[in-house]
Amino acid sequence: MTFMNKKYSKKVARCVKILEKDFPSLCPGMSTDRYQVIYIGNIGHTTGYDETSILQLLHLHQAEKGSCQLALFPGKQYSFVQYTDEESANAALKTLTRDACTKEGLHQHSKVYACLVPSMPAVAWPTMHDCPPGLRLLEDFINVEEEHSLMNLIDWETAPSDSHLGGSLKNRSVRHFGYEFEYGSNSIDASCPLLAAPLPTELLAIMDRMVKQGTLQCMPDQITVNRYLPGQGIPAHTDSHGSCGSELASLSLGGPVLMNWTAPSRLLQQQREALSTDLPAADHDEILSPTDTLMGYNMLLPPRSLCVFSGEARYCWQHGIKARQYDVHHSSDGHLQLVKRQLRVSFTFRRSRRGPCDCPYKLFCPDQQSPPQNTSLSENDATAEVLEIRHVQSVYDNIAPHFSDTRHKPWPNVRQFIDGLSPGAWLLDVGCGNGKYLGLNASLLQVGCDNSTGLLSIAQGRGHETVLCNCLALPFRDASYDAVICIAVLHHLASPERRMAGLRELVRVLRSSGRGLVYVWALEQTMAHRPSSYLKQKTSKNAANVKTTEAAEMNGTPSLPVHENRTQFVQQDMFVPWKLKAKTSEASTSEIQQVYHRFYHTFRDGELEQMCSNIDDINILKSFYDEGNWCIIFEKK
Ligand SMILES: O=C(O)CCC(=O)C(=O)O
Ligand SMILES: [Fe+2]
Ligand SMILES: [Zn+2]
Repeated sequence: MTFMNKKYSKKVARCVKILEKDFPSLCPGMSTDRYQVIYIGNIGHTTGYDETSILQLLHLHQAEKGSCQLALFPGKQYSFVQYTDEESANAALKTLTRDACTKEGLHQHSKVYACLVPSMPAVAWPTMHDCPPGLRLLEDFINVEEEHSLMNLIDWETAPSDSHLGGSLKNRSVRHFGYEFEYGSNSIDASCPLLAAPLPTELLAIMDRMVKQGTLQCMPDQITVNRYLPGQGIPAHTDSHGSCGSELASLSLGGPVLMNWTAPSRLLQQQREALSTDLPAADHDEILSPTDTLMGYNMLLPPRSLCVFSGEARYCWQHGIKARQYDVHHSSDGHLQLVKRQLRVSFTFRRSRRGPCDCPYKLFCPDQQSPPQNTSLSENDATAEVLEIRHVQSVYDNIAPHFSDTRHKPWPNVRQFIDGLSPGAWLLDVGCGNGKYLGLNASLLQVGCDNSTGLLSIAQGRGHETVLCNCLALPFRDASYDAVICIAVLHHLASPERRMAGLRELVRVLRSSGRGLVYVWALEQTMAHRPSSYLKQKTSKNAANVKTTEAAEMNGTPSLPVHENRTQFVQQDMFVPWKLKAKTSEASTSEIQQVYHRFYHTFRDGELEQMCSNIDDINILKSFYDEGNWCIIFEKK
């Protein structure tokens, strides 16, 4: 027996021992053709795989066949996967199997040890999270015949005659009836009834049922139809307070999908207290990193179901569908289920309304907040944090590939700083994005960090060392780097205190005599009568030099003006739109663009220096203006 074989046998034996010890009744059989369950001895909760990656690994060979169930056990290194039939289970095992069956009945493939077992053991995981109040799912609201006829109601191949009636978005196709629903602001344009697209008569009976059964209080007068291909989704949003009524309903056809709800937990707690409801304290997953305050809830929407949003779920929570090929669903028996996406069509029913919203959720209501301040954002840290999550982190996640395509040229002054570092120096790039500054100087040891998984995975794909983290909590020891750069990051922090904390964090990880380079966007985009390159890229369409546009409607975050791209800034705190051009897909010629709002605080002349002067252990070596940015090079004392 070779060394490898010995090592392998040992591992197999250990996996079998664990199985026998934890599940004496599940001994792996030799004649296992009738088994539908695979035991995987070395992939589990403690081995660093997540639910999705395990399920995907196992699901590949029956990708078209529906679903399989995964059982993970807290603190264990193994897992079980149940298939719908013996054939699939055997095929799955074969895929995992490279070598012939060993005498223990275990198989090996790229260090995976697996075998068939007679049944799926029960799991005891902590219970599911609470459903947002006001959210209801009515299963089988329509029957199969109705589903079939509604599925065929819309001719998706023919582009609508007018873009107000719908078109293809980057992530899905839409059609509107009654009124247009505008996805930039998530609102109904009540001033513009769609005379060419009245509510389809085929839906009248179903809408009637909604009202007669008391599901909805008012007859809807607006319908949006969304069509999602596998892999498509809808960004998290709240349908606008002012333009839609207190109830929304979404009818699902086609494949099941996991809808995701999020809400800022602290603000929601405050809101609940303000309304002095007797609701129990929030018991939800923190879905993002530990510094985040968003909480989440997932619900699987089966075909023919009607999902009704009212109250808190309607006004305080955001809902969305992740753009992915598979959903991972926690079924009620504690197992995890991988659900392959199929074509899904949804009908969203809304009632239009006019005038400012008067909902009771004042902390979340854009129409019931104090008017936007023209100076700096509030010091309310929770608000700033939520703003950063929604209007920086999640925007970059959504636009990552597109954004990355526009960012390849390193700024010459940043390159010069990096080139000037001594060979062997440790460089940290805080907010590295797609990693365009990593690897410029091969003699350095360099690490990039960012809080956008989307951007970071691009940097990682380019072979850079990366860490996912928030720039306010860098996971590095004090004085561990010779140099840090932080390019175009601090202007995304939404309060003066947080910007200061971000700067202090850069200094903290820097060793004595180490150097830092910081770039932030300048309020002043014209220097010595010369417009910055940002202004120069101005297209002829927005020729006006100074312009404010409408305030973006926010949910749980303050309303801020939206900057018109390529124009002079008129105030420091604002949203800067990122327009994702929709691909003209299939036969459709009309396209709609998805607009994301990124939060920016542009810095005034002297502001960055002022911040540095608050930190005792640095000296400013150089302070300069570079193409619309304020920049500083400092040294730690
Ligand atoms: O597809 C869905 O069920 C939801 C669509 C939605 O949220 C919307 O159109 O506003
Ligand atoms: Fe919606
Ligand atoms: Zn409201």
